Amino acid sequence: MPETASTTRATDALLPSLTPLLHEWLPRQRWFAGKGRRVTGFALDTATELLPLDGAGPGLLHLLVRVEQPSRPSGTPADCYQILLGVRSQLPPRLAPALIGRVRQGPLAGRAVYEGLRDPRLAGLLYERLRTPGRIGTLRFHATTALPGALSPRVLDAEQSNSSLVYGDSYILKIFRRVSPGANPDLELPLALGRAGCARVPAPVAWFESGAATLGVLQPYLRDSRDGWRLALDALASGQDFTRQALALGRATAEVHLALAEALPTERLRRSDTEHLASAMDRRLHTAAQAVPALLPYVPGLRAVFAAASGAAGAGTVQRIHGDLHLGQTLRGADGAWAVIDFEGEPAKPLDERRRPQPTVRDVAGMLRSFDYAARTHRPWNADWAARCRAAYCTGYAQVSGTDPRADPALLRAYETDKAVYEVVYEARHRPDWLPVPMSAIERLAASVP
Ligand SMILES: Nc1ncnc2c1ncn2[C@@H]1O[C@H](COP(=O)(O)OP(=O)(O)O)[C@@H](O)[C@H]1O
Ligand SMILES: O=P(O)(O)O[C@H]1O[C@H](CO)[C@@H](O[C@H]2O[C@H](CO)[C@@H](O)[C@H](O)[C@H]2O)[C@H](O)[C@H]1O
Repeated sequence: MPETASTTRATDALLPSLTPLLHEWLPRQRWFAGKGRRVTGFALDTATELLPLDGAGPGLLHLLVRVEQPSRPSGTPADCYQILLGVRSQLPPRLAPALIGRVRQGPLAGRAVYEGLRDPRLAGLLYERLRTPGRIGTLRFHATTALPGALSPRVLDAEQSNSSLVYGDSYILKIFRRVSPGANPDLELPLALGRAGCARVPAPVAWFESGAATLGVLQPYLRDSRDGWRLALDALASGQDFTRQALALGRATAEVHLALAEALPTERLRRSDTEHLASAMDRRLHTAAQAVPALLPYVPGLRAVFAAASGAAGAGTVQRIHGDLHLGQTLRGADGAWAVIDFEGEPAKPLDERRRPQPTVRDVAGMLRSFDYAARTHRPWNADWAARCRAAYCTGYAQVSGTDPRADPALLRAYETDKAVYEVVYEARHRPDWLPVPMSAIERLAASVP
């Protein structure tokens, strides 16, 4: 795909005309991370015409846009979002729900601007670009294998931090929404695991990037699978045991950890490092309590949990981990085998922090929290169900890794607490109705160290 002068047009004239539409639309998106902070403007990093805007048919405009929000924590750079805009003179009725607005002025005056990914023709074009690696404007497309043509696209309507398209039930393309310079772990880790022959993770077959930022990853779509969260809720609703699945999930997690430790560098963990980990948890708690004052009464108890872990582990290693492991990040195939997806880490954390080696117990703690979440969202609350799943998961993990996460209870509890604090902030921001779920864990954990 040759780079042509027409693929990236002078952008100065475009942004002012799109600004009123973005102002209205962007903060309402599920994946917009700056909710609750006033947006004062936008700055364009790149604009690329993936399909010309002045042709007879629809145009496709790829944007990387910086969002100006003066109330951001000081010293943090403005968030940059990936946006794909369809542009048409007439919007067919079937695309009406995708309309963002009509442009009032500038080079696109009078045209309808809409969510490009919702237009099968434009989503198909993106897949074609991935099939034929090369450059267009600042965008670079890569593929590891020959991909079949003409697969019909559909948008996945999941509650997501990003956006995904499924092509012909064969591949799934994840479009990262908030992008930062540096390899996204959701490309880096599955690629490394694929090369290491780990069958637990669908290996990327194509991706695209701009500068140092990963923008999207195409992977095989596991069509007959169901995610662990749905399966757990179904089991709870029908009073079924879930320990067999939890044990298998523990084994799968350990397999992924072992493969990551083989494929990527590991480091020794010293006593002083665990002190450092505990003080980092303290700092995160402090920031979280400022954002969600409901945490304030529990701060002394939670700090005691972190203090108990400080210096607890004398030895051990840190390595690359999943970073945001929960039941919704697991898929169980028709054959009963578990796969793990979404290695992006916690979306709110800076990329370099998410790419740092960490104790594997952090992922284990994430999954333990998830069993608690499932049991808490079910009525009546079934504490035994969660306790049995948590024990089975740790047993499965120990069977494969040779290390039982319960062997260092202070460290495991500290990571579980750290995760619950993260969840409080996540829920307050994205799903306030769910706040009582992590708050119940906060209450329990804050009282756990005498
Ligand atoms: N390889 C896959 N096969 C089948 N479904 C998938 C696959 N990858 C993701 N999904 C589905 O897409 C949803 C969102 O994917 P995920 O990577 O978790 O995105 P996000 O980072 O936006 O949360 C998942 O919950 C899962 O249902
Ligand atoms: O899947 P994402 O990468 O978008 O992760 C974020 O959203 C998750 C919710 O969708 C959130 O997970 C929390 O809720 C889950 C139930 O919906 C539960 O299973 C998890 O244990 C709980 O943490 C995740 O924390 C957040 O980063």
